[in-house]
Order: sequence, then C-alpha cells, then structure tokens
Amino acid sequence: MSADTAYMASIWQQALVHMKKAFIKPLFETWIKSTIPLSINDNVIEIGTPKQFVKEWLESRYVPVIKAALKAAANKDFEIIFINMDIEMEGTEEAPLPEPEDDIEVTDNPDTANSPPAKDKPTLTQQAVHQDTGTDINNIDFLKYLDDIGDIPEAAAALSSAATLPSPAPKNNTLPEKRPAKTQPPSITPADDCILNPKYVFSTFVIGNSNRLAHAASLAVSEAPAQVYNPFFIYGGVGLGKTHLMHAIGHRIKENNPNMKVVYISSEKFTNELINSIISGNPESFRQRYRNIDVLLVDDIQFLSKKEHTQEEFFHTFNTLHEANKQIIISSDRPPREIQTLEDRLRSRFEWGLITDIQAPDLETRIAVLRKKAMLENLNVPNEVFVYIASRIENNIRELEGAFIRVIAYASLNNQPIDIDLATEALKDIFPNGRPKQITTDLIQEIVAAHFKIKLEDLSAKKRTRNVAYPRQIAMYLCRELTETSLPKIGEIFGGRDHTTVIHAHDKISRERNMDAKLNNTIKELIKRIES
Ligand SMILES: Nc1ncnc2c1ncn2[C@@H]1O[C@H](COP(=O)(O)OP(=O)(O)OP(=O)(O)O)[C@@H](O)[C@H]1O
Repeated sequence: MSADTAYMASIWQQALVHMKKAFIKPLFETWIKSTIPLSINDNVIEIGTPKQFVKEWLESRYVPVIKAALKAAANKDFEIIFINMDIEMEGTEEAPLPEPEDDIEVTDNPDTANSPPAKDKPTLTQQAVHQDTGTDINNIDFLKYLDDIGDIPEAAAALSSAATLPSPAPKNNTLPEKRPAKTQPPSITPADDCILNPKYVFSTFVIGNSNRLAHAASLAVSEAPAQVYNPFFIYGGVGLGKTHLMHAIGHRIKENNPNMKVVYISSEKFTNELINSIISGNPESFRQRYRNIDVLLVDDIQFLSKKEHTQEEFFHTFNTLHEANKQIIISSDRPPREIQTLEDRLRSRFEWGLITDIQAPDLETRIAVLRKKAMLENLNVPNEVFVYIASRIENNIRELEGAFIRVIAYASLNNQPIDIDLATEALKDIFPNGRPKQITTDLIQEIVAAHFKIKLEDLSAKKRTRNVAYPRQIAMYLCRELTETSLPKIGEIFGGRDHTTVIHAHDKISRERNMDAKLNNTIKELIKRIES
C-alpha cells in the first residue's frame, strides 16, 4: 500500500465513523456504506459509487455532510468527485468500521432523538446538573441553552462530548473546554458558506395550482431582495417544495448579485451553531456571522418552537437584519399563528411581510414532477408509469420522488427498461394493490359522457354545440394526460379530427383549469372515477 493510499484509507475510515453518527442507520447503510475512496490528491478526493443513481443521490443531497466528515477526519476542506463504478451492490465486501468512540453519544434512532423529553425523564439541564461532568455547569450562557437542544441529535452529541471532558475542570474555567477537532461531530462545524443544492433551482421546479403563488412570490423576492416582501414566509406540508424554493431564491440572488452574502440554514442548524459558539466560548462570532449578511434563509422555523433562548437570539438577528434592510426568508410546516410557543413578538415580525402557502399538488402536477425528473435524468419512461406512481402518492413530493427513484434503481440493478410491469414489481411493497387498472380512451369517453349526460357517440360526432364540444375537449384533455395515446390517434378516436385540434383542446382546458375552480373540481372528480 503506498503512503497516499494508506492516508486516503485512513481518512475515509475516520470520515465513515463520523458519518455513521451523522446519518440514521438505514441512510448510512443504503447510500454511504457502499462507497469506496479511489484517490486523493491535495484537497480533492475521488469516491467511487456502485451505481449512477447512488452517485447522483450523494451529489444532490449529502455533499455537505460528507465534506464535514472529511474535514473532521483530516482537518482540512476537501472537494469531492464521485465516480460511478457500475459494480454489483450485493456482496460488496467492506472493511469493518471502527466502532464510534465511547465518549460520544450516538443517536441512531431519529424517533427517539426527536421525541420531546418524557414527563418523568430529566431534561438535559437536569441531567447536566446531576452529572459530574468536569465542566462548569454554572456557566449561565451554556446552561440556558441546554434544554433548547434536547431534540437535536448533533447538538446533543456535541453537548455529550463537551460534558464528558476529563474532570476535574480548572477552577476558574467558566466555559467547557473545546474538544480537539478530531472528535467534534462534523455537523456542528459552523458553515462558512451558503450551501445550496445545485438541483434546487427555479428551472427544475414544476409549477402547478398548488404552488403557483409561492413560486411567483419567490421569483419576485429573488429578483428584488428586500424590496418587495420582507420577510417572506412560505409554509406547507412535508415534502412539498419549500426547501426547493428557498434554495432557488438563494441561487437566483447569487446569480444576480454575486457579491451578496446569502446564508441558508435550517433552524436546527441555527440552534446548533449557537450552542456550538457558546461551547467554544465565542458567542460573539455567531452574532457577527448572522448579522452581517444580505439574505438570510431559515428553513423549518417551526423547530424553534419551545426553544425560548434560541428564539430570543433569532429575534435579535431578525431585527438587526430587517432594520438594515436585508432580506429574510423563512419556511415552516404551518403558518406563524399555528406555531405553538412561538413568542408573540417573533410571530408578529413574521406577519410583517408576505405569508404564502404551498398546497398538496394535484395529479397533473405530480405527473409533471415525475416527467421532469425523468427528463433531467435522461430516462425514457412511459406515461402510464408516471400515472401509476402519481395517482398513488398524493401529499408528498419527496415520497413521490422516492417511489420513482426506487423504480429507477430497480431497473438499473436488473438492467431492464422501465415499464409498467417493472414499476409494479419494484413498488409492490409500497403499493400492495399491484398492477394498476388499465386506463383506456374508451373508459375516459364513457365516464365523461356519463358525467355530462350526453351520448357516447356525440364525442366523436361532428356536432360543435357547446354542450357537446366542451365535454369533448375535456375528454381529449384527459386522454392526453392519462394515457399513452398519441395526438393523431386521439384525434382519430374523436371522430377523425386533426391532431392540432387535440393540442388546442388540451391547452385550452389546462389554461382554464388554472382559472376556474369549478372546472378544476370537475376534472379531479372525473380522474377519481377513471382511476377507481
Ligand atoms: N414543484 C416541484 N417541482 C419539482 N420538484 C419538487 C417540487 N416540489 C418539491 N419537489 C421535490 O420534492 C423534494 C422535497 O421537497 P422539499 O425538500 O423542498 O420539501 P419541503 O417542503 O422543504 O419539505 P420538509 O417540510 O420536509 O422540509 C425535493 O427533492 C424537491 O426537489
């Protein structure tokens, strides 16, 4: 083994130990464990992945965590290049990982980690007070944040690290000693830069009725930061695109104003960094960092509820930035008034600007999201596969993408093209009802004719009266959306009409759906019946 190879292997082994702590177990097993370090050169490390989709998944989601783990392992910043090795995943032999160091608490179970302290369980403050930690727990700054971090695994790990420093502590030491870099959890290393996911840009965001307003407002904010809506508050359910939009705003602002300092942070990380700055005895550096920027994007602000002291710090950051006319963008899973235990003064600040929501996407938007994903991945996927997945996952685009990725992975591992049979097989554990009902143009015509109380033959007749022409256009639209039938074939089925007539019908109904809630509901109802 050359010196370089040995160095690389050792760094990667240490980085894996950090990542094992930072990731929940299934994620670590699925995405990280199968990677191999290939080469190391100055600050560039090449990591081999067994499959293309693993490479893309790591690139799009986990670069910051892997970089932080490498930094914790080698004490320097690395650029990572992933290389798809296209190798069998099963039976990949791995060197056993060293066990996590004893003195760091590892939280593998996110459910346990995120649950609020049980009634009779001592809070972190109480635990700390009762522990012979060797740290000066009378330090008021440190103590007042302890309960704030109770549900943040990384911060809890940092606390645990700090709290197990060898005793006795020097008498006049008012702050816990800083741990050596090697053993600090990677995820609480303060981010120096704004880390934005390159895939979360406006061009990859699919616009539908559910997110049109949020998208338009996001565009407006990014084109004129601090001039239109400040603060800008986006809320909506899990996995509906809030983070995507926030990153897209960040990217656009950076593109238009390369000198602007844009910081994106989750509220959990905000809390982490605050705690970390206190642990390391430098809270002022934290304040400076967050009060010297042009755009602050804070994701998932609902996690600040119950964290009184972090809220207070955030309140001051908010005021300083707002007074200096800097843009603040906040996301949450619910509107400000529904975030329990959010201080009133903070809630009222959030209500100063624009509050906009993202709703669950309709079927067409869900199909469009999958279609766009397939296009971006250069994949040829039949429409019925999109319809199959999209009609079964209604409320969460992350889950929708997850199901689709499972199909892609299954096809890639078995070296087969994606079709409805493969998708059914790949998703049989998720959708136990098996193969979808076959949606045909005949079925669509029958259901549309019955709904509008016209004769089936009228749909293909020459008649152009509105009571027939309108249902015909709707039926054409549905055939285009829900089946694989080509435009000329749809034209033929509807009385030998030209394919341009089908295009016109489709465009017209798509447009009108966006403006006419009644029509939109009718179409949703028809789709439900077609699919049931
Ligand atoms: N309209 C959309 N167009 C394309 N992709 C989307 C859209 N909405 C969401 N996604 C994708 O769905 C996934 C989840 O989105 P995102 O992380 O932004 O959700 P979120 O609302 O922030 O969720 P959470 O509440 O869990 O933080 C991402 O991969 C994102 O790119």
